[in-house]
This record gives sequence, structure tokens and C-alpha cells, in this order.
Amino acid sequence: MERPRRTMLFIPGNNPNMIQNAGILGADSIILDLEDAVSITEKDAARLLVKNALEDLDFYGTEIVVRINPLSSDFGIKDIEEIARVQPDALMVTKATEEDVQKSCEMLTKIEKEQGFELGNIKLFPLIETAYGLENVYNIIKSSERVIGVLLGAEDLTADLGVKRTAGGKEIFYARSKIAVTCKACRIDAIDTPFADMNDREGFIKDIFTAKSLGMTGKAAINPRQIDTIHEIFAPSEDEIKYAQAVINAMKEAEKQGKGVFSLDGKMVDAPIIMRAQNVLKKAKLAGLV
Ligand SMILES: CC(C)(COP(=O)(O)OP(=O)(O)OC[C@H]1O[C@@H](n2cnc3c(N)ncnc32)[C@H](O)[C@@H]1OP(=O)(O)O)[C@@H](O)C(=O)NCCC(=O)NCCSC(=O)C[C@@](O)(CC(=O)O)C(=O)O
Ligand SMILES: [Mg+2]
Repeated sequence: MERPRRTMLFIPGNNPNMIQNAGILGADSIILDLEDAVSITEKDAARLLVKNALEDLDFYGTEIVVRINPLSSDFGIKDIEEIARVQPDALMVTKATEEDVQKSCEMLTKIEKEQGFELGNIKLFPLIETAYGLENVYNIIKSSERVIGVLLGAEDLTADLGVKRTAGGKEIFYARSKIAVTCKACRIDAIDTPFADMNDREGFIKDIFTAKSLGMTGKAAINPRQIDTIHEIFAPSEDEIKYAQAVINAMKEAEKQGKGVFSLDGKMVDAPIIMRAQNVLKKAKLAGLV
């Protein structure tokens, strides 16, 4: 099923209060986190809590992704072993490499066979947050057919690069562009890093526009208050939708006359403009706007 993935809201996997409301917060996708938001001493309890939540709670159709611990740790292996059996929509692979994605995929296939689940149903979401991951993002995506999107993790990435994280974000310009272009080439989603300063609304809005302008298709959130703003900015505007509809209507007329290129309000319209209009309408439809 194709679904919008404008927001992916992180929820710490050890916080039952936040988890119980996850399905009504309005995010397109929820990431139940077993990695960095959970301390070492809480890892086992968080895994059990997330497993029970997946079994017992109604998320009202919201996509559920579980961020697992690194596969180099016992926690990561146990996370897949336990969580895959309660069928989340996807697992998020931290500091992803090709090997991690392949190994996760193999483990999922084994569990799906054991459980009699449909093969390939549980998807993978690599988190690109190292210099190695960024330079190998295409190969990481191609490591498994289960990969449906990539998330950029800017805090870890800039720590790995040894550069400062700034409000303007010039240090992640290359990462955003590279991930956006690679994901587009692979026809999967490119999700932007979360914005951490809850008090800097202006900076938050600028950050979303920058990510969108570079081709990212959605953004991670860390707080429910961030969801509506991200949705508004990632959704096509009313004017964009109106123009796209006008282009498609004009295209239909032009087709009748055997024309591949025509003008609308004095401006040339040809194949790329039509493709852009179709994309706008597809996004608007997924967001329930048309
Ligand atoms: C930021 C803050 C502490 C603020 O707390 P505050 O208390 O000020 O929030 P308030 O707004 O006052 O809360 C009002 C009401 O909303 C509820 N509520 C809040 N947040 C909610 C939520 N997320 N989900 C559901 N419900 C929520 C709350 O329970 C309350 O409910 P109630 O009491 O009933 O009224 C809190 O949001 C929070 O913990 N966020 C999640 C943080 C997290 O997961 N981080 C790890 C993932 S990022 C990461 O890892 C990126 C990366 O991978 C990338 C890289 O590399 O760059 C890396 O490595 O960094
Ligand atoms: Mg991280």
C-alpha cells in the first residue's frame, strides 16, 4: 500500500504513556525507539513494552517502525528476534551498512518462514548517520528489496564528520542532497533528520523548507507539536494543486489536438511540467487534499 510518509514521530520505547497515544497523534509514521532514547539498563524492558504494544494496541493504521539497536550488540539481534514476531511495518537499522541491511533481511526472512508470515512483508528503513553510510547509501538501499526509505541522522553524522551542527545546516547540505537524489533514483522515501530545538519555531520552519527544497520527502519529528507544521509544509499548497489541475486539463485538450507541447497562461507546458503536475496531484491525493 502506498501511503504518505511526511512525518515519522520518534517515541522512546520505554515510555508507555507516549506509546499508548501513538495512533491518535496524527503522524504518518511512528518510530518506536529501542536505540538511543533508551538507556542500556532499560533495553530489555523497552523491547518487551514495544512487543506488547504491537500485540495489544490499536494504532489506527499508522505505520509502525521499530528502531533496533546495532546488530553488533546482543540487543540488536534480540530486537529483531522478538519484534519481528509481532509484525511491525518496518525495522529501522541504525548507522546502517550494507552488511547490517543484508543481515536484518536474512533474519526477517527466517522468522517470516518460521511464523508462516508473508515473505518480505516487514520492511527496512536504513538510518544514514555515518560518513561511510552516506558515501554508500545507494548500495545500502540496494542490499535488500525490503528497503522503503532512508532517514538522515544529522546529529550522529556531524559527530562522525567532526563538524559542528548549526542552525543554518550548511554542514548537512551535501548529505541531504545525496540522500534525496539517491532515494529518488531508487523510488523510495527520503526522510529528513529531526529538529531538536522545540523553542525555535522560526528555525524549525526554515529547516523544513530547506529539506523540502533539496528533495527530501518527509521529516522526522520528536514531539507531537511538530507534526502539523511538517505536514503543512510538505503538502502541496492550494495554488500548486490548482495549477497542477489546470495543467492536466490543458494536457487532455492538447492531446485531443495531437499536441505534445502547448501553452497555459502564456507559459510553455511540455512533458516535465506535466510530470511535475502529476506528482503534485499524487501527493495531494495521498494527503487527502483532493
Ligand atoms: C523532546 C521531549 C523530551 C520534549 O519533552 P516535553 O515534556 O517538553 O514535551 P511536551 O511538549 O511538554 O509534551 C506534551 C505531551 O506530549 C507528549 N509527548 C512528547 N513527546 C512525545 C513523543 N515523541 N511522542 C508521543 N508523545 C509525546 C508528552 O508525554 C506530553 O503528554 P501529556 O503528559 O499527556 O500531556 C519529548 O518530546 C521526547 O522525549 N521526544 C522524543 C525524543 C526521542 O525519541 N529522541 C530520540 C530520537 S531522535 C534521534 O535519535 C535522532 C538521531 O538518530 C538522529 C541523528 O543522529 O541526528 C540521533 O542519533 O540523534
Ligand atoms: Mg542517531
